[in-house]
Amino acid sequence: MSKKSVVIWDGNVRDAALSILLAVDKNQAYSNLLLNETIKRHKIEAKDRALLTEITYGTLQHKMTLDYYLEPFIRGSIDHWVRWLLRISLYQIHYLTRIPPHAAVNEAVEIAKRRGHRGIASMVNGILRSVLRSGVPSTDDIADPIERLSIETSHPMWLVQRFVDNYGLEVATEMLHENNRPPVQTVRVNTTKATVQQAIAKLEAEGLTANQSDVIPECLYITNGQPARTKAFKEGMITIQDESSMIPANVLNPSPGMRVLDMCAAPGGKTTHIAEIMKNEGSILATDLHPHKLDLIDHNTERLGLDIVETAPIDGRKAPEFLQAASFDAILVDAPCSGLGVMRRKPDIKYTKREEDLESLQKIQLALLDAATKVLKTNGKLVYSTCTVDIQENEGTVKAFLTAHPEMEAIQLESLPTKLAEKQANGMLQVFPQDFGSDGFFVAAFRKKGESN
Ligand SMILES: C[S@@+](CC[C@H](N)C(=O)[O-])C[C@H]1O[C@@H](n2cnc3c(N)ncnc32)[C@H](O)[C@@H]1O
Repeated sequence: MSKKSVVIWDGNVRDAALSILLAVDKNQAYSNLLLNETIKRHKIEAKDRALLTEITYGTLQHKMTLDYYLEPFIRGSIDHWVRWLLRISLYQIHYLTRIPPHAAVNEAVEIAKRRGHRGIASMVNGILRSVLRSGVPSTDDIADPIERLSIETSHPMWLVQRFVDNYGLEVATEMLHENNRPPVQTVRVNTTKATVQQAIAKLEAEGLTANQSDVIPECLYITNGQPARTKAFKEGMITIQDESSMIPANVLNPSPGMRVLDMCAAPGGKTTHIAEIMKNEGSILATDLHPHKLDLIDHNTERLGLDIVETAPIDGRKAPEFLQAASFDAILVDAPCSGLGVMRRKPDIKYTKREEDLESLQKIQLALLDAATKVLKTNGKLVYSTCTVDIQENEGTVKAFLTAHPEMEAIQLESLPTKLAEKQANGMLQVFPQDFGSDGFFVAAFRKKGESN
């Protein structure tokens, strides 16, 4: 995050939302990081926190739709900040039923006066009152179905087209709408420290509402409260993690005592899960390209009381230069990817990602998998995962990998809860955000064949 992105807080939720959105736009700051940092820095209380989060994410998530709605009412050019002010105001008017429209307009006018002058305030007032009188324009007139979906769900055309080409109109449409819904907050129970029931009891005693998932047993849905502030978190009983991110370690499912490599490990969400599944017995080498990120893994293992993890700064593509050949029983390659499965949490991805950014990713993914096979033992298991929803990076990478590596075979994804197991096909599992309300995610598993195979 840029150092310049510090948001002032004077108790005005809309003004803070505007500052965050302007900084995200200008400094390429990540909305989730800046929002969390603002909430933490100013110790913003629960009620304001909820509204600030809703307005910031909601406006960003619906940006293109809001622009379409505003366009007929804007004459000439307007300042950048005024456009964002109109967006956050129309977001409240159009999407939030509990805020009376006149209150949203009045707030906008006050902000316009403070940040600009009376002339701007009067223009903002005029535009918003015209929208209220006339209603927003219908999208029915947009003839091209891809363009209509793009405007209605606020995703760029290339992305809508890519999703439709990959998965068909129906699945793509569901996903595009799901991306605009707020994500569920989930945590993973550290089963080396507590049972699921003990963790629920501890969180509830601290005033949170926690319910066990019916997809992954160690996953809890938190519907009220901030788990990162709890004693349960500080004492290492839980980790904050999306439910889909809990799939790869379950698929890898290493036994206690094994030697495991987590090749793209930082910040360690999956490394620590693997250690928990191994009951903290055996050894895990957690590597990442970026040395500064390894500290995050160390902090997490320390907090969780997991001492079988060792970290090292290694470019996974060069792993065979640093690590002994055929020395790991199991390897996870949680590869760098386009992240198209996590747009609910990081809506800025929709607008900053370009299609050409995706092209180089498969090459890196294949190089990582290629290196992993060299340090994997015969009969060892290799798991490949991404947090994206894209055929080229997921099934495409798997296909190219298997073609280049006849010594590897795709295997059934074992030890998965039934709901997930029945969705797998040919050793691969693509989870869409609309499937369980978790992130879009992909997992594939392989085995290194023995000499006789
Ligand atoms: C999807 S994230 C990993 C998330 C992590 N597995 C977790 O669960 O917390 C991908 C990681 O790959 C790392 N990375 C990117 N290129 C790499 C490379 N060539 N070798 C090793 N790590 C790499 C990035 O620094 C990033 O931390």
